[in-house]
Amino acid sequence: MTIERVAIIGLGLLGGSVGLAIAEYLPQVATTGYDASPETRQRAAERGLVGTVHDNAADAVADADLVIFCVPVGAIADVAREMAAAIPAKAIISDVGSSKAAVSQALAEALPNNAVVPAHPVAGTERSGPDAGFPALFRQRWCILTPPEGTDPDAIAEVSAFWEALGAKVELMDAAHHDLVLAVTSHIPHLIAYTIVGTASDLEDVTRSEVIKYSAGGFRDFTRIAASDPTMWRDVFLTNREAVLEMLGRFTEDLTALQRAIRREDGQALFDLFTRTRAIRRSIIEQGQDDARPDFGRGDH
Ligand SMILES: NC(=O)C1=CN([C@@H]2O[C@H](COP(=O)(O)OP(=O)(O)OC[C@H]3O[C@@H](n4cnc5c(N)ncnc54)[C@H](O)[C@@H]3O)[C@@H](O)[C@H]2O)C=CC1
Ligand SMILES: O=C(O)C(=O)Cc1ccc(O)cc1
Repeated sequence: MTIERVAIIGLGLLGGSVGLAIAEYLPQVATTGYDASPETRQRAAERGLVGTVHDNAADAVADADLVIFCVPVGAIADVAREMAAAIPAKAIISDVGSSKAAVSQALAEALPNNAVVPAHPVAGTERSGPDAGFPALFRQRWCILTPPEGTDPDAIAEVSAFWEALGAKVELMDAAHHDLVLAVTSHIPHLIAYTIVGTASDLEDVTRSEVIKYSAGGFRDFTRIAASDPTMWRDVFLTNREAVLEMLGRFTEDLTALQRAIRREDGQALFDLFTRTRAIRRSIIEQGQDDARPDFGRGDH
């Protein structure tokens, strides 16, 4: 890897974790950072999320070999356009956005003279902001790269080596395919969590207080996911609209089939589905992909 200077734009959970991970696993690499929020810039400096926090974006990217946009996906196009003049032509451009087709296209259009290697580290938590990041976030997690056709292979190799150095397992994928897969594995699960917690909160007062009191059941797990950042998730659904709607159509059909099985007291249909889904959980755990990472320094969350 020849990257010596990384500029991180957006110093929340992802940007902060990238900065801390570089300090831990690539200590020879210098980091600069910028965030639109002055409070976040101050907190980022206090926590040492990057080597230098700049008060304007142009200074942060001035000499970067790699610029990583770690802002909500809906903001990436504007940020990239605003910074285009200040970004050196040698810099590789990347991001960490949860949806990829719209972001990849926006980055390529905003920065036509740079190599663009969009990335999605499939690693995160429900927390956000400059206090949420930790250096081990990416360890043994997938990082999916979606470089547009014709991207310089050296740039792809550099970004792959960078994420591997932070502990991630790297895979290349077409951006549209990424969006379809992540719609079902990440985006719709979040939508379901937001819905069920919203439904519970719309119940009348007495029932709602009981929901909170007895939330040790499945509901509690949903509340963790439904506590995720509203701006980030609004942007994910608006930028991955088509894939989410496609997968949501399938999900709704399956939910209706379950509804019918319950109404018809078709216990066999319920039992068969629950048996299949239990096997999926087991295979995820066998592949070491469950989220129980007690030894990975997740801190207090
Ligand atoms: N939260 C998660 O678990 C994961 C998030 N992602 C992606 O990472 C990106 C960042 O998400 P988080 O770090 O979780 O959010 P966050 O809310 O913790 O951090 C985002 C930061 O971007 C800053 N920001 C917003 N607009 C800006 C602008 N125009 N210029 C400069 N800074 C700006 C905000 O002030 C904030 O500090 C998103 O694109 C998200 O889809 C990817 C994987 C996991
Ligand atoms: O906290 C959780 O359960 C997550 O699902 C974290 C997450 C959120 C968004 C991503 O694009 C990737 C990972």
